Amino acid sequence: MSSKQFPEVQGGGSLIVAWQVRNKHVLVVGGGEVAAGRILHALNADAAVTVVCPKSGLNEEVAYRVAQNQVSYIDRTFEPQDLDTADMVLCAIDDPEASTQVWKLCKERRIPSNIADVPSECDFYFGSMHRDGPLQVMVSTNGNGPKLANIVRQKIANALPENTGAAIENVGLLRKKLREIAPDAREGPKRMKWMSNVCVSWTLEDLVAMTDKDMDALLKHYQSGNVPNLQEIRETSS
Ligand SMILES: C[C@@]1(CC(=O)O)c2cc3[nH]c(cc4nc(cc5[nH]c(cc(n2)[C@H]1CCC(=O)O)[C@@](C)(CC(=O)O)[C@@H]5CCC(=O)O)C(CC(=O)O)=C4CCC(=O)O)c(CCC(=O)O)c3CC(=O)O
Ligand SMILES: NC(=O)C1=CN([C@@H]2O[C@H](COP(=O)(O)OP(=O)(O)OC[C@H]3O[C@@H](n4cnc5c(N)ncnc54)[C@H](O)[C@@H]3O)[C@@H](O)[C@H]2O)C=CC1
Repeated sequence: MSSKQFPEVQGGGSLIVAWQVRNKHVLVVGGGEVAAGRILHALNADAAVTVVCPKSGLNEEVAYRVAQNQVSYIDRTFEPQDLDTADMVLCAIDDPEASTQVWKLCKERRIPSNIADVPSECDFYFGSMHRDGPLQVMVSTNGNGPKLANIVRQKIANALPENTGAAIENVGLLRKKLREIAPDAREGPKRMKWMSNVCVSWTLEDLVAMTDKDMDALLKHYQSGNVPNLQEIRETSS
């Protein structure tokens, strides 16, 4: 059997996934600048965040999150019992010995963890993140050049049309409505083909401009399999 038609394996990468941490317990150890970044990433993913760090070590941003009750807070240095309820641990402290202790305890308990600054003590790395509504683009250099990850991310973000996030939001609404009018699992292939055709044939601008009324008018064409554009829809429905 020829292997030519299959992609070649390129080891040495990371498994990049969109990890769902909504309402899961994320423990952040430390309250400095790096911790502040970790906290924001976790809150943006709707996690239930707990920060453990002596009050004197909190930077302005972390102190603000604590004061706003955006995070639960433990005012002392890390203790092993802090791991009892943790689903994930993000450690960003300036004490290498304490860091390594956190890592070892996490491994004993099989809790996925990231120890900032110590790649060998990370189940996963952070990356440079571009966010636009529901869109997230993460750049990783797999430990080779974090600052370059930042530069590449900015280049990618600058190359994207400004309203990409808004277009994706509207596509999300349309997909939801489509599943309501065609809920049958057996319609999967037809639903997916039609939805793909909408995304391919509509411009980003028209996807952004699409109103609730336009969506309902467009969905009337689903049964036939046709995908008229925004102008055609507005002409026929007016
Ligand atoms: C392995 C990894 C583990 C992890 O932390 O998850 C890691 C490790 C280390 N970073 C170090 C240094 C710096 N890190 C940054 C910045 C970021 N670092 C991030 C991720 C990662 N950093 C993971 C790999 C990601 C990848 O390879 O793509 C980013 C992308 C995401 C984030 O942290 O949120 C964020 C940019 C976000 C943004 O701005 O968009 C800067 C620049 C700055 O601060 O401006 C510097 C100084 C300049 C430089 O070194 O490039 C050192 C110390 C080296 C030393 O002592 O010399 C180590 C340890 C080591 O390399 O051994
Ligand atoms: N993305 C990355 O990987 C990067 C990593 N770093 C590294 O990350 C670490 C943290 O950096 P910063 O936030 O800038 O440091 P920082 O000095 O601002 O903050 C360290 C924090 O850790 C707290 N802390 C120390 N020991 C603790 C303990 N046992 N339990 C709980 N809290 C404790 C301190 O009170 C302070 O809030 C450093 O090792 C730094 O070199 C720095 C830049 C980028």
